[in-house]
Amino acid sequence: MPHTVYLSPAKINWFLHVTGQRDDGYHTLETVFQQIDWYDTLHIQLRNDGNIHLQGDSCGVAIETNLAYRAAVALKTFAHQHNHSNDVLGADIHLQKNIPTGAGLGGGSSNAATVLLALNQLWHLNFSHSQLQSIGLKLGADVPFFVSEHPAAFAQGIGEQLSPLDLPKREILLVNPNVHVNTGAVFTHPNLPRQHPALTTSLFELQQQLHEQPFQAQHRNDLESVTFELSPEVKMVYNALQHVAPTRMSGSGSTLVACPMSDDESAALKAWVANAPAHWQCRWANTISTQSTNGDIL
Ligand SMILES: C[C@@](CO)(OP(=O)(O)O)[C@H](O)COP(=O)(O)OP(=O)(O)OC[C@H]1O[C@@H](n2ccc(N)nc2=O)[C@H](O)[C@@H]1O
Ligand SMILES: Nc1ncnc2c1ncn2[C@@H]1O[C@H](COP(=O)(O)OP(=O)(O)O)[C@@H](O)[C@H]1O
Repeated sequence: MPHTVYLSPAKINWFLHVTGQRDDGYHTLETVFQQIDWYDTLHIQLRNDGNIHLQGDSCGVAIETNLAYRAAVALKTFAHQHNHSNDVLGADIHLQKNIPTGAGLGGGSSNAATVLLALNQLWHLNFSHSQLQSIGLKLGADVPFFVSEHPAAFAQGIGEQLSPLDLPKREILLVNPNVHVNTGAVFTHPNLPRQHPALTTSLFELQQQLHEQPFQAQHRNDLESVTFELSPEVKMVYNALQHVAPTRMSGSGSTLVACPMSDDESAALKAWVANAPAHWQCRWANTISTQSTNGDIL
């Protein structure tokens, strides 16, 4: 059977405010996501024996725990519960990882979303984006954003209340000191600030502000202080980078995002990269501004 190739993009968070905590322990956020042109690749082929197999890069977890595998199983279960298909729902999934894991770039959530979008199509299920988003939310808080296929969005709730934004393409530098951050450990830390007041700007104003300067002084990443405490090397990278260009951590870390706003800052960052320690992974990327490639067939 022919296989189809899907790209699964990473994201960054331009800011992330922790506005409170729900009774179930999950934190409410206000954040802006934008996809970037750094991709994992998934090869998917239908199987006619009804089994789901995952091969390729393991991401350091058992196959049954891998978000790509769990997404396929969750979709199949949902389809059977809703009597949506009497077909044999099977697939071979081959995952090639390029996005670092535990880096605040949402790679696992993106893989889950890509599998949901791809198998919804290949299995002819025709579930809506909103149905796929509710299946995805149980797998990870960032999954609904990737399922939405909007390249940028303002998110509230735990990340599932999404308002699309039109943000420009920008060149950014991502620096990752090869540190794996455990998102759960950051959110459960006693020192996490949890009471950021909700934004009062309209979506239109927010979009205008982010067009002018994506790292607005009045915005923060509230997870930075705890991640810096847990992983001092992430703080070292931040301290070094922020002298050169506006810099903020993405998600729960460990990746720092620097966004040069002039040719001088761009040149200074390039010189900085040339002298950075070898184990600090530096990568230039572009934010995605128009149509997402998540779920696109190559
Ligand atoms: C922080 C963010 C920002 O985009 O991204 P990453 O840094 O992971 O990329 C996300 O909110 C992360 O979403 P995701 O990575 O899907 O986290 P999940 O697997 O859902 O949650 C891991 C654990 O973190 C805690 N958690 C997560 C999200 C949230 N809004 N409140 C929480 O308290 C919960 O303890 C949960 O068990
Ligand atoms: N397909 C996958 N890709 C990446 N990580 C995965 C995947 N499946 C499960 N995981 C687990 O989820 C954790 C967080 O994954 P990832 O999405 O890369 O990081 P982050 O939440 O920081 O953006 C990883 O440490 C890994 O243990």
